[in-house]
Amino acid sequence: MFELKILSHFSAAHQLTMVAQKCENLHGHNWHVEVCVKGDRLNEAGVLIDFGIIKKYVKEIMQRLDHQFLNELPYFEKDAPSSENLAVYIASSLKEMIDDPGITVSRVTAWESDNASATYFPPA
Ligand SMILES: Nc1nc2c(c(=O)[nH]1)N=C([C@H](O)[C@H](O)COP(=O)(O)OP(=O)(O)OP(=O)(O)O)CN2
Ligand SMILES: [Zn+2]
Repeated sequence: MFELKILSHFSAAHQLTMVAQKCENLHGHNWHVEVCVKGDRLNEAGVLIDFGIIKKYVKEIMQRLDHQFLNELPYFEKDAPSSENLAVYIASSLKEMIDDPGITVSRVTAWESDNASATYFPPA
């Protein structure tokens, strides 16, 4: 099994209710994102998939989130834009883009500060 990891980032604003009271105020984070994909087989070039392809997909997803008020995006109307749900959104979006049944998203970690992150492990 091989696992590739791509690092990316976006800046956005959000409000969270039902968490710490300070989070109900409009505020922002510079999220750092780790995206991992896995698979068993290397291609004829000796790679699982070109890093460039995954970077391109992840960049597209980051552009949807960057400098947005996340609560106003349709996806987060039902599920609050916590770091957990952001990780789910990024993993689900990437899954739809990967056009290779041998490659799956293994985990996505969203760091909202230097000392706090949430990781989502999509089901197999
Ligand atoms: N499980 C989660 N808990 C919290 C989330 C989250 O996404 N998942 N988010 C928040 C808020 O975004 C809040 O802005 C961050 O709160 P917190 O880490 O408590 O505060 P600071 O950034 O000020 O960090 P300090 O370490 O206290 O300086 C809250 N919880
Ligand atoms: Zn926050």
